[in-house]
Amino acid sequence: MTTFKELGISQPIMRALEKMGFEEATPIQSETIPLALQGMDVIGQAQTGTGKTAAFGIPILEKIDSKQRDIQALIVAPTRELAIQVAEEINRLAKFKGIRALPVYGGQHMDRQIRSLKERPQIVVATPGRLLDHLRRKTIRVDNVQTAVLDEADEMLNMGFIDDIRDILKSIPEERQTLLFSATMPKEIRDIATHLMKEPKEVKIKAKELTVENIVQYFVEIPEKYKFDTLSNHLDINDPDLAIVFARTKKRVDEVAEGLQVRGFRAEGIHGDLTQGKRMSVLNKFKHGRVDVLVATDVAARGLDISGVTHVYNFDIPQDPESYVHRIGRTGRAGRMGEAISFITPREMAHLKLIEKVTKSKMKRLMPPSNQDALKGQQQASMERILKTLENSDLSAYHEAANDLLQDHDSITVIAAALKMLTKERKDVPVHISSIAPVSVKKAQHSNDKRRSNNKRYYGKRQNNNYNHNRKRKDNYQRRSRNK
Ligand SMILES: Nc1ncnc2c1ncn2[C@@H]1O[C@H](COP(=O)(O)OP(=O)(O)OP(=O)(O)O)[C@@H](O)[C@H]1O
Ligand SMILES: [Mg+2]
Repeated sequence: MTTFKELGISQPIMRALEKMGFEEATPIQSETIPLALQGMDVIGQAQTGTGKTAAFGIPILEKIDSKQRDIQALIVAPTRELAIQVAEEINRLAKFKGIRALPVYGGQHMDRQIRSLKERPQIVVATPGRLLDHLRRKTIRVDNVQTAVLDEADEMLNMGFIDDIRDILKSIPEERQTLLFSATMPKEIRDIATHLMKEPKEVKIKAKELTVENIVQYFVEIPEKYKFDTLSNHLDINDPDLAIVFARTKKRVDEVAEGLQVRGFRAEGIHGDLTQGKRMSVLNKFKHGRVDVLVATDVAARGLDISGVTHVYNFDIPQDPESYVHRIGRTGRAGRMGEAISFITPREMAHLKLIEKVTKSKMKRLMPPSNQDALKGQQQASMERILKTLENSDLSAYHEAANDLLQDHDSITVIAAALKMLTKERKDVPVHISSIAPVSVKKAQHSNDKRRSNNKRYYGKRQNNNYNHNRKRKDNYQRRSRNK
Protein backbone atom coordinates (compact mmCIF):
# COMPACT_ATOMS: atom_id res chain seq x y z
CA MET A 1 0.00 0.00 0.00
CA THR A 2 1.21 3.47 -0.85
CA THR A 3 0.58 6.55 1.24
CA PHE A 4 -0.44 9.80 -0.43
CA LYS A 5 2.67 11.38 1.04
CA GLU A 6 4.83 8.88 -0.84
CA LEU A 7 3.10 9.99 -4.01
CA GLY A 8 4.31 13.51 -3.34
CA ILE A 9 0.85 15.03 -2.89
CA SER A 10 0.97 18.68 -1.83
CA GLN A 11 -0.09 19.98 1.56
CA PRO A 12 -3.52 21.47 0.72
CA ILE A 13 -4.66 18.23 -0.90
CA MET A 14 -3.17 16.13 1.89
CA ARG A 15 -5.30 18.14 4.32
CA ALA A 16 -8.41 17.45 2.26
CA LEU A 17 -7.60 13.74 1.99
CA GLU A 18 -7.21 13.58 5.74
CA LYS A 19 -10.55 15.29 6.21
CA MET A 20 -12.17 12.82 3.82
CA GLY A 21 -10.70 9.91 5.80
CA PHE A 22 -8.52 8.59 2.96
CA GLU A 23 -5.54 7.01 4.70
CA GLU A 24 -3.83 5.16 1.88
CA ALA A 25 -3.98 5.39 -1.87
CA THR A 26 -5.92 2.62 -3.62
CA PRO A 27 -3.97 0.67 -6.28
CA ILE A 28 -5.42 2.64 -9.23
CA GLN A 29 -4.51 5.86 -7.42
CA SER A 30 -0.94 4.86 -6.61
CA GLU A 31 -0.32 3.66 -10.17
CA THR A 32 -1.96 6.42 -12.18
CA ILE A 33 -1.27 9.54 -10.10
CA PRO A 34 2.52 9.55 -10.79
CA LEU A 35 1.97 9.02 -14.54
CA ALA A 36 -0.68 11.72 -14.72
CA LEU A 37 1.54 14.11 -12.77
CA GLN A 38 4.25 13.59 -15.38
CA GLY A 39 1.78 14.75 -18.00
CA MET A 40 1.21 11.40 -19.67
CA ASP A 41 -2.00 10.24 -21.26
CA VAL A 42 -3.47 7.36 -19.23
CA ILE A 43 -6.10 4.69 -19.72
CA GLY A 44 -7.00 3.53 -16.23
CA GLN A 45 -9.04 0.42 -15.63
CA ALA A 46 -9.89 -0.77 -12.13
CA GLN A 47 -12.87 -2.42 -10.49
CA THR A 48 -15.97 -0.50 -9.44
CA GLY A 49 -15.74 1.48 -6.22
CA THR A 50 -11.94 1.55 -6.06
CA GLY A 51 -11.39 5.31 -6.18
CA LYS A 52 -10.96 6.17 -9.85
CA THR A 53 -12.47 9.64 -9.31
CA ALA A 54 -9.64 10.72 -7.01
CA ALA A 55 -7.15 8.94 -9.30
CA PHE A 56 -7.83 11.58 -11.94
CA GLY A 57 -9.06 14.31 -9.56
CA ILE A 58 -5.85 14.60 -7.54
CA PRO A 59 -3.39 15.08 -10.44
CA ILE A 60 -5.77 17.57 -12.07
CA LEU A 61 -5.83 19.63 -8.90
CA GLU A 62 -2.05 19.44 -8.51
CA LYS A 63 -1.58 20.81 -12.01
CA ILE A 64 -4.11 23.64 -11.96
CA ASP A 65 -2.93 27.17 -11.33
CA SER A 66 -5.45 28.41 -8.79
CA LYS A 67 -4.71 32.06 -9.56
CA GLN A 68 -5.65 31.62 -13.17
CA ARG A 69 -9.40 31.71 -13.70
CA ASP A 70 -9.76 29.93 -17.05
CA ILE A 71 -11.15 26.45 -17.39
CA GLN A 72 -8.05 24.29 -17.11
CA ALA A 73 -9.59 20.83 -16.86
CA LEU A 74 -12.62 19.33 -18.50
CA ILE A 75 -14.20 16.11 -17.24
CA VAL A 76 -16.89 14.40 -19.28
CA ALA A 77 -19.28 11.88 -17.69
CA PRO A 78 -22.21 9.98 -19.21
CA THR A 79 -25.02 10.99 -16.84
CA ARG A 80 -26.07 14.14 -15.05
CA GLU A 81 -26.06 12.54 -11.61
CA LEU A 82 -22.53 11.32 -12.18
CA ALA A 83 -21.37 14.77 -13.35
CA ILE A 84 -22.75 16.24 -10.12
CA GLN A 85 -21.15 13.56 -7.97
CA VAL A 86 -17.73 13.86 -9.62
CA ALA A 87 -17.81 17.66 -9.20
CA GLU A 88 -18.69 17.19 -5.52
CA GLU A 89 -15.80 14.77 -4.92
CA ILE A 90 -13.36 17.10 -6.69
CA ASN A 91 -14.61 20.07 -4.70
CA ARG A 92 -13.99 18.11 -1.50
CA LEU A 93 -10.44 17.37 -2.66
CA ALA A 94 -9.97 21.01 -3.69
CA LYS A 95 -11.28 22.46 -0.44
CA PHE A 96 -7.96 23.98 0.65
CA LYS A 97 -6.68 24.91 -2.81
CA GLY A 98 -9.00 27.66 -3.95
CA ILE A 99 -10.07 25.70 -7.03
CA ARG A 100 -13.66 25.10 -8.00
CA ALA A 101 -15.35 22.44 -10.14
CA LEU A 102 -18.74 23.17 -11.71
CA PRO A 103 -21.12 20.45 -12.93
CA VAL A 104 -22.79 21.31 -16.25
CA TYR A 105 -25.53 19.06 -17.55
CA GLY A 106 -28.70 18.90 -19.61
CA GLY A 107 -32.03 19.50 -17.96
CA GLN A 108 -30.73 22.51 -16.06
CA HIS A 109 -31.62 26.05 -17.15
CA MET A 110 -29.12 27.37 -19.63
CA ASP A 111 -29.23 30.91 -18.19
CA ARG A 112 -28.44 29.71 -14.72
CA GLN A 113 -25.62 27.59 -16.05
CA ILE A 114 -24.16 30.51 -17.96
CA ARG A 115 -24.31 32.65 -14.82
CA SER A 116 -22.42 29.98 -12.86
CA LEU A 117 -19.85 29.72 -15.63
CA LYS A 118 -19.24 33.45 -15.37
CA GLU A 119 -17.94 32.84 -11.85
CA ARG A 120 -14.96 31.23 -13.62
CA PRO A 121 -14.59 27.69 -12.28
CA GLN A 122 -11.25 26.13 -13.22
CA ILE A 123 -12.79 22.69 -13.71
CA VAL A 124 -15.98 21.81 -15.58
CA VAL A 125 -17.60 18.39 -15.21
CA ALA A 126 -20.13 17.95 -18.01
CA THR A 127 -22.38 15.55 -19.86
CA PRO A 128 -21.54 15.34 -23.58
CA GLY A 129 -24.67 16.88 -25.14
CA ARG A 130 -24.83 19.94 -22.93
CA LEU A 131 -21.08 20.46 -23.20
CA LEU A 132 -21.26 20.50 -27.00
CA ASP A 133 -24.08 23.00 -26.77
CA HIS A 134 -21.94 25.33 -24.66
CA LEU A 135 -18.97 24.87 -26.97
CA ARG A 136 -21.09 25.89 -29.96
CA ARG A 137 -22.48 28.91 -28.15
CA LYS A 138 -18.99 29.74 -26.93
CA THR A 139 -20.29 29.93 -23.38
CA ILE A 140 -17.59 27.44 -22.44
CA ARG A 141 -14.10 28.23 -23.70
CA VAL A 142 -11.55 25.48 -23.68
CA ASP A 143 -8.48 27.28 -25.08
CA ASN A 144 -6.66 26.85 -21.78
CA VAL A 145 -7.75 23.32 -20.97
CA GLN A 146 -4.70 21.23 -20.19
CA THR A 147 -6.38 18.02 -19.09
CA ALA A 148 -9.42 16.26 -20.50
CA VAL A 149 -10.91 13.29 -18.66
CA LEU A 150 -13.47 10.80 -19.91
CA ASP A 151 -14.99 9.11 -16.89
CA GLU A 152 -16.78 5.89 -17.88
CA ALA A 153 -14.87 6.20 -21.14
CA ASP A 154 -16.09 2.96 -22.68
CA GLU A 155 -19.72 3.95 -22.22
CA MET A 156 -19.16 7.31 -23.81
CA LEU A 157 -17.11 6.03 -26.70
CA ASN A 158 -19.67 3.36 -27.30
CA MET A 159 -21.92 3.76 -30.29
CA GLY A 160 -23.87 6.99 -30.54
CA PHE A 161 -21.61 8.99 -28.28
CA ILE A 162 -18.37 8.57 -30.12
CA ASP A 163 -18.94 11.45 -32.52
CA ASP A 164 -19.81 13.78 -29.67
CA ILE A 165 -16.68 12.80 -27.82
CA ARG A 166 -14.54 13.27 -30.92
CA ASP A 167 -16.04 16.73 -31.44
CA ILE A 168 -15.41 17.64 -27.82
CA LEU A 169 -11.80 16.49 -27.87
CA LYS A 170 -11.18 18.22 -31.20
CA SER A 171 -12.12 21.54 -29.70
CA ILE A 172 -9.47 21.27 -26.95
CA PRO A 173 -5.85 22.30 -27.73
CA GLU A 174 -3.82 19.39 -29.00
CA GLU A 175 -1.10 19.67 -26.36
CA ARG A 176 -3.64 18.57 -23.80
CA GLN A 177 -3.32 15.53 -21.59
CA THR A 178 -6.13 12.99 -21.96
CA LEU A 179 -7.15 10.58 -19.20
CA LEU A 180 -9.65 7.76 -19.63
CA PHE A 181 -11.16 5.77 -16.79
CA SER A 182 -13.61 2.93 -16.40
CA ALA A 183 -14.07 -0.40 -14.65
CA THR A 184 -14.55 -2.01 -18.05
CA MET A 185 -12.67 -1.42 -21.27
CA PRO A 186 -13.60 -3.79 -24.07
CA LYS A 187 -10.75 -4.14 -26.54
CA GLU A 188 -12.61 -2.52 -29.44
CA ILE A 189 -13.31 0.54 -27.36
CA ARG A 190 -9.75 0.70 -26.10
CA ASP A 191 -8.54 0.72 -29.70
CA ILE A 192 -10.82 3.65 -30.54
CA ALA A 193 -9.63 5.41 -27.41
CA THR A 194 -5.99 5.00 -28.32
CA HIS A 195 -6.58 7.00 -31.50
CA LEU A 196 -7.81 9.93 -29.46
CA MET A 197 -4.75 9.96 -27.23
CA LYS A 198 -0.98 10.40 -27.39
CA GLU A 199 0.85 7.14 -26.67
CA PRO A 200 -1.31 6.41 -23.66
CA LYS A 201 0.01 4.39 -20.75
CA GLU A 202 -2.38 1.66 -19.85
CA VAL A 203 -2.89 0.93 -16.20
CA LYS A 204 -4.98 -2.11 -15.55
CA ILE A 205 -5.24 -3.08 -11.94
CA LYS A 206 -4.75 -6.80 -11.94
CA ALA A 207 -7.68 -8.64 -10.55
CA LYS A 208 -8.78 -12.18 -11.06
CA GLU A 209 -12.29 -11.01 -11.81
CA LEU A 210 -13.82 -7.98 -13.47
CA THR A 211 -16.27 -7.75 -10.59
CA VAL A 212 -15.35 -6.90 -7.02
CA GLU A 213 -14.58 -9.87 -4.74
CA ASN A 214 -16.60 -8.55 -1.83
CA ILE A 215 -19.82 -8.62 -3.79
CA VAL A 216 -21.41 -12.04 -3.33
CA GLN A 217 -23.18 -12.85 -6.58
CA TYR A 218 -26.32 -14.96 -6.84
CA PHE A 219 -28.81 -15.84 -9.51
CA VAL A 220 -32.37 -17.08 -9.27
CA GLU A 221 -33.79 -18.99 -12.20
CA ILE A 222 -37.36 -17.79 -12.42
CA PRO A 223 -40.03 -17.47 -15.12
CA GLU A 224 -40.86 -13.90 -16.05
CA LYS A 225 -44.32 -13.93 -14.47
CA TYR A 226 -43.00 -14.87 -11.02
CA LYS A 227 -40.24 -12.26 -10.92
CA PHE A 228 -42.19 -9.62 -9.05
CA ASP A 229 -43.36 -11.89 -6.23
CA THR A 230 -39.85 -13.28 -5.96
CA LEU A 231 -38.46 -9.75 -5.66
CA SER A 232 -40.96 -8.86 -2.92
CA ASN A 233 -40.07 -12.04 -1.05
CA HIS A 234 -36.36 -11.34 -1.35
CA LEU A 235 -36.71 -7.81 -0.08
CA ASP A 236 -38.71 -9.13 2.87
CA ILE A 237 -36.11 -11.75 3.69
CA ASN A 238 -32.97 -9.69 3.17
CA ASP A 239 -34.36 -6.48 4.61
CA PRO A 240 -31.68 -4.44 2.80
CA ASP A 241 -30.56 -1.07 4.19
CA LEU A 242 -30.65 0.33 0.68
CA ALA A 243 -31.28 -1.71 -2.46
CA ILE A 244 -31.15 -0.86 -6.15
CA VAL A 245 -33.36 -2.86 -8.52
CA PHE A 246 -32.42 -2.62 -12.20
CA ALA A 247 -35.08 -3.18 -14.85
CA ARG A 248 -34.65 -3.02 -18.59
CA THR A 249 -37.17 -0.39 -19.67
CA LYS A 250 -38.57 2.82 -18.25
CA LYS A 251 -42.04 1.32 -18.28
CA ARG A 252 -40.93 -1.64 -16.23
CA VAL A 253 -39.12 0.65 -13.80
CA ASP A 254 -42.38 2.54 -13.24
CA GLU A 255 -44.39 -0.66 -12.89
CA VAL A 256 -41.98 -2.33 -10.48
CA ALA A 257 -41.65 0.82 -8.34
CA GLU A 258 -45.42 1.24 -8.14
CA GLY A 259 -45.89 -2.48 -7.43
CA LEU A 260 -43.41 -2.33 -4.57
CA GLN A 261 -45.16 0.72 -3.13
CA VAL A 262 -48.47 -1.15 -3.24
CA ARG A 263 -46.82 -3.99 -1.34
CA GLY A 264 -45.69 -1.57 1.36
CA PHE A 265 -42.08 -0.90 0.41
CA ARG A 266 -40.61 2.60 0.32
CA ALA A 267 -39.63 2.39 -3.34
CA GLU A 268 -39.20 4.96 -6.10
CA GLY A 269 -38.19 4.76 -9.75
CA ILE A 270 -35.54 6.68 -11.64
CA HIS A 271 -35.04 6.85 -15.41
CA GLY A 272 -34.30 9.23 -18.22
CA ASP A 273 -37.89 10.34 -18.84
CA LEU A 274 -38.23 12.03 -15.46
CA THR A 275 -37.53 15.74 -15.14
CA GLN A 276 -34.13 16.64 -13.79
CA GLY A 277 -35.76 17.94 -10.60
CA LYS A 278 -37.54 14.64 -10.03
CA ARG A 279 -34.37 12.63 -10.74
CA MET A 280 -32.45 14.64 -8.17
CA SER A 281 -35.17 14.45 -5.54
CA VAL A 282 -35.54 10.66 -5.90
CA LEU A 283 -31.80 10.19 -5.64
CA ASN A 284 -31.54 12.47 -2.62
CA LYS A 285 -34.34 10.63 -0.83
CA PHE A 286 -32.52 7.37 -1.50
CA LYS A 287 -29.18 8.76 -0.28
CA HIS A 288 -30.81 9.93 2.94
CA GLY A 289 -32.67 6.66 3.51
CA ARG A 290 -36.15 8.09 2.97
CA VAL A 291 -36.49 5.66 0.09
CA ASP A 292 -35.15 2.13 0.69
CA VAL A 293 -35.48 0.67 -2.79
CA LEU A 294 -34.39 2.56 -5.89
CA VAL A 295 -35.78 1.02 -9.06
CA ALA A 296 -33.69 2.14 -12.02
CA THR A 297 -32.77 1.76 -15.65
CA ASP A 298 -29.09 1.74 -16.56
CA VAL A 299 -29.10 5.52 -16.00
CA ALA A 300 -28.07 4.64 -12.42
CA ALA A 301 -25.63 1.87 -13.37
CA ARG A 302 -22.46 3.86 -13.96
CA GLY A 303 -20.29 5.49 -11.35
CA LEU A 304 -22.89 6.40 -8.71
CA ASP A 305 -21.39 6.16 -5.25
CA ILE A 306 -24.08 5.84 -2.61
CA SER A 307 -22.92 4.49 0.71
CA GLY A 308 -25.21 1.98 2.37
CA VAL A 309 -26.34 0.13 -0.77
CA THR A 310 -26.22 -3.44 0.51
CA HIS A 311 -28.12 -5.20 -2.31
CA VAL A 312 -28.37 -4.88 -6.07
CA TYR A 313 -31.10 -6.80 -7.89
CA ASN A 314 -31.11 -7.40 -11.60
CA PHE A 315 -34.85 -7.74 -12.03
CA ASP A 316 -33.99 -8.06 -15.70
CA ILE A 317 -30.58 -9.32 -16.66
CA PRO A 318 -28.69 -6.66 -18.65
CA GLN A 319 -27.97 -7.09 -22.32
CA ASP A 320 -24.19 -6.83 -22.09
CA PRO A 321 -21.73 -8.12 -19.49
CA GLU A 322 -20.19 -4.68 -18.96
CA SER A 323 -23.52 -3.31 -17.74
CA TYR A 324 -23.71 -6.21 -15.32
CA VAL A 325 -20.32 -5.26 -13.88
CA HIS A 326 -21.31 -1.62 -13.42
CA ARG A 327 -24.77 -2.34 -12.07
CA ILE A 328 -23.63 -4.72 -9.35
CA GLY A 329 -20.74 -2.36 -8.61
CA ARG A 330 -23.22 0.04 -6.96
CA THR A 331 -22.69 -2.14 -3.88
CA GLY A 332 -19.49 -3.49 -2.34
CA ARG A 333 -17.73 -0.12 -2.71
CA ALA A 334 -14.54 1.04 -0.98
CA GLY A 335 -14.01 -2.36 0.66
CA ARG A 336 -17.54 -2.85 1.98
CA MET A 337 -19.55 -6.03 1.46
CA GLY A 338 -22.51 -6.34 -0.87
CA GLU A 339 -24.86 -8.83 -2.48
CA ALA A 340 -26.02 -8.99 -6.08
CA ILE A 341 -29.01 -11.10 -7.07
CA SER A 342 -29.93 -11.57 -10.73
CA PHE A 343 -33.24 -12.94 -11.95
CA ILE A 344 -32.77 -15.13 -14.99
CA THR A 345 -35.65 -16.63 -16.92
CA PRO A 346 -35.08 -20.23 -18.06
CA ARG A 347 -34.50 -19.09 -21.65
CA GLU A 348 -31.80 -16.66 -20.50
CA MET A 349 -29.55 -19.23 -18.89
CA ALA A 350 -27.11 -19.10 -21.83
CA HIS A 351 -26.81 -15.38 -21.25
CA LEU A 352 -25.87 -15.99 -17.64
CA LYS A 353 -22.99 -18.17 -18.82
CA LEU A 354 -21.81 -15.40 -21.16
CA ILE A 355 -21.78 -12.89 -18.33
CA GLU A 356 -19.89 -15.31 -16.11
CA LYS A 357 -17.35 -15.90 -18.85
CA VAL A 358 -16.67 -12.23 -19.54
CA THR A 359 -16.57 -11.22 -15.87
CA LYS A 360 -14.57 -14.34 -14.92
CA SER A 361 -16.79 -14.77 -11.91
CA LYS A 362 -19.45 -17.24 -10.84
CA MET A 363 -22.95 -16.61 -9.58
CA LYS A 364 -24.32 -19.01 -6.97
CA ARG A 365 -27.78 -20.43 -7.53
CA LEU A 366 -30.47 -19.37 -5.07
CA MET A 367 -33.83 -21.11 -4.90
CA PRO A 368 -36.78 -18.72 -5.17
CA PRO A 369 -38.07 -18.11 -1.65
CA SER A 370 -41.68 -18.95 -0.74
CA ASN A 371 -44.16 -16.54 0.85
CA GLN A 372 -43.61 -18.48 4.08
CA ASP A 373 -39.86 -17.79 3.86
CA ALA A 374 -40.65 -14.12 3.32
CA LEU A 375 -42.82 -13.97 6.45
CA LYS A 376 -40.09 -15.69 8.42
CA GLY A 377 -37.61 -13.13 7.13
CA GLN A 378 -39.83 -10.29 8.26
CA GLN A 379 -40.31 -11.90 11.67
CA GLN A 380 -36.56 -12.25 11.96
CA ALA A 381 -36.20 -8.53 11.27
CA SER A 382 -38.73 -7.77 14.04
CA MET A 383 -36.88 -10.05 16.44
CA GLU A 384 -33.68 -8.22 15.67
CA ARG A 385 -35.35 -4.91 16.40
CA ILE A 386 -36.54 -6.22 19.77
CA LEU A 387 -33.10 -7.59 20.62
CA LYS A 388 -31.47 -4.29 19.66
CA THR A 389 -33.88 -2.34 21.88
CA LEU A 390 -33.28 -4.85 24.64
CA GLU A 391 -29.52 -4.38 24.44
CA ASN A 392 -29.40 -0.63 23.98
CA SER A 393 -32.22 0.87 26.01
CA ASP A 394 -33.20 1.35 29.60
CA LEU A 395 -36.53 -0.50 29.76
CA SER A 396 -37.29 0.03 33.44
CA ALA A 397 -40.11 2.48 32.64
CA TYR A 398 -41.89 -0.39 30.80
CA HIS A 399 -41.55 -3.05 33.49
CA GLU A 400 -44.82 -2.23 35.19
CA ALA A 401 -46.81 -2.33 31.94
CA ALA A 402 -45.13 -5.63 31.02
CA ASN A 403 -46.05 -7.07 34.40
CA ASP A 404 -49.68 -5.99 33.92
CA LEU A 405 -49.84 -7.78 30.56
CA LEU A 406 -48.39 -10.94 32.06
CA GLN A 407 -51.08 -11.04 34.75
CA ASP A 408 -53.71 -12.18 32.25
CA HIS A 409 -51.64 -13.72 29.40
CA ASP A 410 -48.74 -16.07 29.12
CA SER A 411 -45.41 -14.62 27.97
CA ILE A 412 -45.39 -16.40 24.56
CA THR A 413 -48.72 -14.81 23.61
CA VAL A 414 -47.64 -11.34 24.70
CA ILE A 415 -44.35 -11.53 22.79
CA ALA A 416 -46.12 -12.96 19.71
CA ALA A 417 -48.51 -9.98 19.75
CA ALA A 418 -45.60 -7.53 20.02
CA LEU A 419 -43.83 -9.29 17.13
CA LYS A 420 -46.97 -9.20 15.01
CA MET A 421 -47.27 -5.47 15.55
CA LEU A 422 -43.66 -4.93 14.54
CA THR A 423 -43.78 -7.19 11.51
CA LYS A 424 -44.55 -5.71 8.13
CA GLU A 425 -47.06 -8.37 7.12
CA ARG A 426 -47.25 -8.83 3.46
CA LYS A 427 -50.04 -7.03 1.64
CA ASP A 428 -50.69 -9.68 -0.96
CA VAL A 429 -52.04 -7.30 -3.56
CA PRO A 430 -51.58 -8.82 -7.00
CA VAL A 431 -49.15 -6.80 -9.11
CA HIS A 432 -48.94 -7.16 -12.85
CA ILE A 433 -45.75 -6.26 -14.68
CA SER A 434 -46.00 -6.17 -18.47
CA SER A 435 -43.95 -8.89 -20.01
CA ILE A 436 -40.73 -8.50 -21.93
CA ALA A 437 -38.80 -10.71 -24.33
CA PRO A 438 -35.86 -12.59 -22.86
CA VAL A 439 -32.36 -11.37 -23.72
CA SER A 440 -30.44 -13.71 -25.90
CA VAL A 441 -26.92 -14.30 -27.06
CA LYS A 442 -26.80 -14.11 -30.81
CA LYS A 443 -24.00 -14.43 -33.25
CA ALA A 444 -22.66 -11.17 -34.56
CA GLN A 445 -24.10 -9.99 -37.83
CA HIS A 446 -22.11 -7.98 -40.27
CA SER A 447 -22.92 -4.37 -40.56
CA ASN A 448 -21.51 -1.55 -42.59
CA ASP A 449 -22.20 0.95 -39.91
CA LYS A 450 -18.97 1.46 -38.03
CA ARG A 451 -20.68 2.66 -34.94
CA ARG A 452 -22.62 -0.52 -34.71
CA SER A 453 -19.56 -2.67 -34.81
CA ASN A 454 -18.41 -1.85 -31.31
CA ASN A 455 -20.41 -4.49 -29.55
CA LYS A 456 -20.49 -6.98 -32.34
CA ARG A 457 -18.74 -9.69 -30.47
CA TYR A 458 -21.73 -10.18 -28.22
CA TYR A 459 -24.86 -9.43 -30.08
CA GLY A 460 -26.42 -9.59 -33.44
CA LYS A 461 -29.90 -8.27 -33.90
CA ARG A 462 -30.41 -6.98 -30.40
CA GLN A 463 -27.42 -4.81 -30.66
CA ASN A 464 -29.38 -2.77 -33.18
CA ASN A 465 -31.87 -1.93 -30.47
CA ASN A 466 -29.05 -0.86 -28.29
CA TYR A 467 -27.72 1.26 -31.10
CA ASN A 468 -31.08 2.89 -31.63
CA HIS A 469 -31.43 3.40 -27.94
CA ASN A 470 -28.13 5.21 -27.77
CA ARG A 471 -28.98 7.25 -30.82
CA LYS A 472 -32.16 8.25 -29.11
CA ARG A 473 -30.25 9.18 -26.00
CA LYS A 474 -27.93 11.31 -28.03
CA ASP A 475 -30.85 13.01 -29.71
CA ASN A 476 -32.46 13.59 -26.36
CA TYR A 477 -29.34 15.23 -25.06
CA GLN A 478 -29.29 17.56 -28.00
CA ARG A 479 -33.00 18.25 -28.03
CA ARG A 480 -33.09 18.96 -24.34
CA SER A 481 -30.09 21.18 -24.61
CA ARG A 482 -31.69 23.15 -27.41
CA ASN A 483 -34.96 23.58 -25.60
CA LYS A 484 -33.51 25.02 -22.44
N1 LIG B 1 -7.87 6.22 -0.98
C1 LIG B 1 -9.11 6.08 -0.54
N2 LIG B 1 -9.36 5.69 0.73
C2 LIG B 1 -10.63 5.55 1.18
N3 LIG B 1 -11.75 5.77 0.44
C3 LIG B 1 -11.55 6.16 -0.84
C4 LIG B 1 -10.24 6.33 -1.39
N4 LIG B 1 -10.38 6.73 -2.67
C5 LIG B 1 -11.70 6.80 -2.91
N5 LIG B 1 -12.43 6.47 -1.82
C6 LIG B 1 -13.90 6.42 -1.70
O1 LIG B 1 -14.32 5.22 -2.33
C7 LIG B 1 -15.60 5.38 -2.92
C8 LIG B 1 -15.57 4.93 -4.37
O2 LIG B 1 -14.78 5.79 -5.15
P1 LIG B 1 -15.14 6.16 -6.66
O3 LIG B 1 -16.56 6.56 -6.79
O4 LIG B 1 -14.10 7.09 -7.14
O5 LIG B 1 -14.96 4.71 -7.34
P2 LIG B 1 -14.82 4.34 -8.88
O6 LIG B 1 -13.60 3.49 -8.98
O7 LIG B 1 -14.89 5.55 -9.71
O8 LIG B 1 -16.09 3.40 -9.10
P3 LIG B 1 -17.04 3.22 -10.42
O9 LIG B 1 -16.30 2.27 -11.33
O10 LIG B 1 -18.28 2.61 -9.89
O11 LIG B 1 -17.22 4.56 -10.99
C9 LIG B 1 -15.94 6.86 -2.77
O12 LIG B 1 -16.85 7.01 -1.70
C10 LIG B 1 -14.62 7.52 -2.46
O13 LIG B 1 -14.77 8.70 -1.73
MG1 LIG C 1 -16.21 6.28 -11.08
